Amino acid sequence: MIELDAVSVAVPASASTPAASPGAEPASARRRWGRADHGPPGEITILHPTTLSLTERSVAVIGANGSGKSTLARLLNGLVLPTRGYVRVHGLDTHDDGRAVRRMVGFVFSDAEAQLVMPTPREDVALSVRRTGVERSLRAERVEEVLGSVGLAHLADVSVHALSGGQKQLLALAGVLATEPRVLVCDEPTTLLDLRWRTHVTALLGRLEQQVVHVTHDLDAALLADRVLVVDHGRVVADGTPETSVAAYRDLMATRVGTTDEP
Ligand SMILES: Nc1ncnc2c1ncn2[C@@H]1O[C@H](COP(=O)(O)OP(=O)(O)OP(=O)(O)O)[C@@H](O)[C@H]1O
Repeated sequence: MIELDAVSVAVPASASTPAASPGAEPASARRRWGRADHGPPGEITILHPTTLSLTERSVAVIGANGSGKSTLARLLNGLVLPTRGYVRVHGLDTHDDGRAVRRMVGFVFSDAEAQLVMPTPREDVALSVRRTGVERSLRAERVEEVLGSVGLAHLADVSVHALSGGQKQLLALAGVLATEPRVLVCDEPTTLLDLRWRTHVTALLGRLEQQVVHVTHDLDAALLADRVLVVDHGRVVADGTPETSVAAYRDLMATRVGTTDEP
């Protein structure tokens, strides 16, 4: 269960470049401004007050570029801290219990390469397994099991550089699954993949037992979720069944064709 209680995220106006590192400014802003109801002048709100309770096994988040989807996703494991309000995952606050939340919430990024640090898939997953405290004698078996669960057992000992983009994304997912998260947040994990791999990774996410929050531009993938949120200009503007939310998003985008406005 994920709860957002009147959560907003603001950054100093001077930090309002898309290239700025998400997370750093909201965190420091939080330390400086605390949980006051009113922030200082000169701030830009990138997520307006949002209250949500996410209990469904799969939740998709869709929206235009720059609408605030990644900000919302990063709030869920404490990569971004709320400027105001609270985020709780299974009762733990991302601000006060950050380490425990990060252990519980796995995060998969679009760029798998950024998550892969070891020379081979086996070593990469082993690194994650070591972090979970699995007994030494059981680790090799666990690594095999995790690689098998994403269909990469046959590539366990090849160079990571030899993997295709889709295989790298599976390996990044395996590395996160090896840490046994209760919740998985995936921020556009299929954006860099072709249709075949996109379908494969999406199907795999659909089979996981964990709660999955999937940020995506792939409306076919969103239609497979239990619940879909549409984010626009830093607000959740639609929240419902996949069919109603995707239709609302299509209507919204139809009004924007030919424009390039950003929040
Ligand atoms: N740390 C930050 N400092 C300043 N501005 C930020 C920061 N993080 C995000 N933003 C801004 O907030 C807005 C929302 O960004 P976010 O990355 O959440 O959008 P998004 O919906 O995930 O976009 P995309 O689909 O293009 O990945 C953007 O205008 C972005 O430039």
